[in-house]
Amino acid sequence: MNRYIQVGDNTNITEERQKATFDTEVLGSIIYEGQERLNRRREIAKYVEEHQDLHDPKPRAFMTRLEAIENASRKIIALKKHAEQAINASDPSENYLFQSFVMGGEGHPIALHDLLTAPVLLANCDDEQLDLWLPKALNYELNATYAQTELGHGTNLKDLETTATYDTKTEEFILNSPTITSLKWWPGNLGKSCDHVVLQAQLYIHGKCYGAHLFWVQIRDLNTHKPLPGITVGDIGPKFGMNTNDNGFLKFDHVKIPRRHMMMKHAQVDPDGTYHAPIHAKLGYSSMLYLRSILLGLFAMNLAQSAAVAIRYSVIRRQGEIVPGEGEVKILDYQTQQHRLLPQLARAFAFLATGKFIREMCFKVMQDIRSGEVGLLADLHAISCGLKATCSFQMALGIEQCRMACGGHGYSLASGLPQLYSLAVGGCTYEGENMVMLLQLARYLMKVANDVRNGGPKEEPSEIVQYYFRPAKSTTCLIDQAYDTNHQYVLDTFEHASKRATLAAYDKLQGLKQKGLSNEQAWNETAVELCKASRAHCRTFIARMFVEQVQQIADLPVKNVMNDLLELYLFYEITEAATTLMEDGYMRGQQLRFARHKVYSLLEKIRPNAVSLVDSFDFTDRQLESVLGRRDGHVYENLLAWAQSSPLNKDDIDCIYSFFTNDLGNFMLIFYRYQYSL
Ligand SMILES: CCCCCCCC/C=C\C/C=C/C(=O)SCCNC(=O)CCNC(=O)[C@H](O)C(C)(C)COP(=O)(O)OP(=O)(O)OC[C@H]1O[C@@H](n2cnc3c(N)ncnc32)[C@H](O)[C@@H]1OP(=O)(O)O
Ligand SMILES: Cc1cc2nc3c(=O)[nH]c(=O)nc-3n(C[C@H](O)[C@H](O)[C@H](O)COP(=O)(O)OP(=O)(O)OC[C@H]3O[C@@H](n4cnc5c(N)ncnc54)[C@H](O)[C@@H]3O)c2cc1C
Repeated sequence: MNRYIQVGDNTNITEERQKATFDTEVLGSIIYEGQERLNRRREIAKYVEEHQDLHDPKPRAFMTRLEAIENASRKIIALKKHAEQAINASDPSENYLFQSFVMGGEGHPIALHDLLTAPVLLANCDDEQLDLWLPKALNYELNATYAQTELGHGTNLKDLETTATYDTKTEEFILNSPTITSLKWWPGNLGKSCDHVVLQAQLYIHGKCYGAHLFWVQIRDLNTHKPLPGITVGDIGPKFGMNTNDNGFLKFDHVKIPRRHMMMKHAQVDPDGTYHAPIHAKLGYSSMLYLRSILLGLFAMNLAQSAAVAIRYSVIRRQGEIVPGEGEVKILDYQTQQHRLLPQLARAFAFLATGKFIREMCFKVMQDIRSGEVGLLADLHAISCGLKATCSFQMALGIEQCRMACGGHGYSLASGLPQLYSLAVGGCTYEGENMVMLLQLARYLMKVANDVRNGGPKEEPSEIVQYYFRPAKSTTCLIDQAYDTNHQYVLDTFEHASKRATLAAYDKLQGLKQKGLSNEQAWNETAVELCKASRAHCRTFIARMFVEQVQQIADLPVKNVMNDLLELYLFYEITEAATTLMEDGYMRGQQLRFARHKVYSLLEKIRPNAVSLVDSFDFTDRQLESVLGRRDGHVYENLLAWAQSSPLNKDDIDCIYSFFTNDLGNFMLIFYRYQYSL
């Protein structure tokens, strides 16, 4: 049963909804982790609909960057005024939801503050510092960002150049940007909006460098908003996307801050300059760990949004005939269209299940760190790096695939898809460039491989990598066994591919070292294989998360349709991994053909439920910002209305005519007349 059937909707979409074999409401409550949350989501969306000051005055596609930033600033202020009434403002998930309905994902002047300041302070400040700074941060008495990346270094944090030199005489740190490459570059909202930064800078005491540490630094006057003495700050200019965010640059010229402005939960500097090291060297990187972990859920939603737009549009758009004479078909009836779109939807569900697991693991690790326990930190760091890279890459490709699947109209900003792509693809870069992230996971996997090759683990391995130590149940792939109803043989196949890729990379690495290459040279010469191993491990992990999620579904009709999507995900991934699986003879051609046919038959099976599956996400039209993805399916008349709202259509003045009215225009007119004898 699809609950979104409305009188007045385009009949092409209504007839799709009537075909649903499951209750969209039940699936919606699984997606949003409970009926209560789904209901709250709707209440908040309704509140936003009812308050015009929370809306954009015109489509954002028609705004200049400056207009868009001013509009975002106006809306975020209005949003904060409404917050008390609209949501439970002390609940971060309600805050996030309210903001995403009103602001979208393009950014706004306090985006980074809302996202990171409280978690970073909580993770890195001692109690006294928290008492001083956290209430102000939570009350918006200040607006902070996370300033780590520099013009010269984003990935390699060991070589950050901003210095914080301790002066025992004054008990202050002196912050300095000694070179052009040491300027902070990229932090969100640094350009125009924020007045404080969480700063990563190299700590120097008595001439010795102790590595990057976090500092709490005021950069602008709270009354005048002017930069404080010694500080140069500004916006870095327009970007590929996220243009309502004022990503900025920052330079320090011997700026002094008190000793207690170093965040001292994990490492401390005494007044006399004595340094106390943290219990784990990388605790200062915890904000990255946190963001990488929560991003997976966002990636899932971005992909689901693009699938919702493209699938809805694909049942409105009719083009060509499949059976000559029977009339034009909905483009979703083409197998190629299904093959482009439905795997994206399946991946969105797979990422959602994975994101939930990692988010919960991250909260546990953060809790452990607060009580001085770091046992799971390395495991979470490794898997969250790998998943951030794998999911952001597949999400970005998937959104682009959805956009192209909408043909010409997908190229128009009216579809909302170019904006979604340019926003989402940033996820391949921020919070760690994807290749670098895959290589971080590979470091961890190489330790696992070392244990595998040398008689087993020295201690109980994390659940995430236990399969490396389990003997294989079969030396050949069994995916074509009809009785694999719990998908164990498919999971075995993914595990085989991971083990093989990981051990192959390990063996190559060892071989190169034995030939006399240094660790670092051997690593670089194995890097492509190392990344393959990380991707394979992530695929295994995501598949297991998705299988486990579907196994837990109680409602039979929902379980059935989700099982179809799960199988589509699994067999699609098998076809993607075919080269690796066939290389060592584990999988045969016959099994690859089986996997392909499974994909084709699943596409056909899922096709009637496609619109209802995306409806279950309960996206509002305001959220999708897409004429093509409108819930009511009235695409064409609204495309015309959208085009007519273009400022270019405001009057009938010809731009070329106005160009001809100036001197250069007169010259050009004479030139053309001469050239073409007009
Ligand atoms: C719902 C949410 C809505 C979200 C909306 C999103 C919009 C937000 C948009 C943008 C925000 C963006 C913010 C940013 O981008 S902030 C900047 C992020 N920068 C990075 O991610 C930099 C990437 N680089 C690194 O992380 C590191 O430099 C490194 C890990 C690549 C290497 O670090 P380095 O200190 O040089 O490491 P070493 O080689 O000395 O040691 C590696 C060693 O350390 C371990 N390790 C590294 N990091 C961690 C960690 N965080 N936790 C635990 N352990 C860590 C690593 O595993 C190695 O261990 P070893 O193998 O045992 O030696
Ligand atoms: C939209 C957006 C928002 C951002 N917001 C913030 C923010 O709020 N705060 C902040 O501090 N930063 C922010 N950043 C910066 C971001 O974190 C960095 O850009 C990112 O970590 C990548 O670093 P880089 O730019 O130095 O890339 P580089 O490291 O220069 O990457 C360039 C290429 O070199 C390769 N490469 C680099 N090192 C290695 C290696 N060791 N092995 C193999 N290949 C390597 C990469 O794979 C890549 O192909 C933001 C960036 C973007 C795009």
